[in-house]
Amino acid sequence: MNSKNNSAPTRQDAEEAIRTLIRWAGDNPEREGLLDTPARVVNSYDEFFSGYKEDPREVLSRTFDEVGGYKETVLLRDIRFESHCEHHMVPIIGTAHIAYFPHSRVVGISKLARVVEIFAKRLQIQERMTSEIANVIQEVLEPKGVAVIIEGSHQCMTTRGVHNTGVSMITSKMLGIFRDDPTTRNELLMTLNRPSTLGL
Ligand SMILES: Nc1nc2c(ncn2[C@@H]2O[C@H](COP(=O)(O)OP(=O)(O)OP(=O)(O)O)[C@@H](O)[C@H]2O)c(=O)[nH]1
Ligand SMILES: [Zn+2]
Repeated sequence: MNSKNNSAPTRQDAEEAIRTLIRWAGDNPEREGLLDTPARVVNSYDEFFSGYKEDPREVLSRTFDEVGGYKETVLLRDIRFESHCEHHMVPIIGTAHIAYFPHSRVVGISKLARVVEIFAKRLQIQERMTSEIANVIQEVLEPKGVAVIIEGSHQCMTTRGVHNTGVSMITSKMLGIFRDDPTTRNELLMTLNRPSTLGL
């Protein structure tokens, strides 16, 4: 790879690439309605792929240990995420459920949602995103177990290709006690499937 390929593209390079794609699609990037589009698309990419700039380990590093002896599953369910598939760069939209069984320390629950967001805001396949979330929680918090279950709708299957609507993909990664102890795993799955008492 030459040095040009190694250096990060400038914003101008990125906007030029969008102008090329507009031309490739058959339109004129110089017409009035499209003049600001390259800048808007690059701003959107900044948002869609902001996860490359963030470190999930840092997010998880702030923990609390005054938990009154709580040693049961903590489950955060229905965390909505928006990602992009690495094959077609179109949205994957879904929900993630994260459970962990604390060893001694617990983490602020918003941090679990932030970890989902960091991995979602990268180019992904759902299997890897599921594993990455589970593995980083296991690595940083060292709990007795972690479970990550994700349901996603892949626009590369709905708006193009097979045009198959109403299909969702479900992936799960169980580590530690959730993998090894059927009782703990079954309790988790029962809690996960219980209707919300908050009407959510
Ligand atoms: N396993 C997995 N596959 C995915 C995910 N997101 C998209 N895909 C699939 O990735 C595959 C890429 O297949 P290719 O044959 O290389 O690409 P393609 O010709 O555009 O395929 P079609 O989508 O079938 O038109 C497709 O089958 C997609 O449905 C994901 O998160 N996990
Ligand atoms: Zn895809």
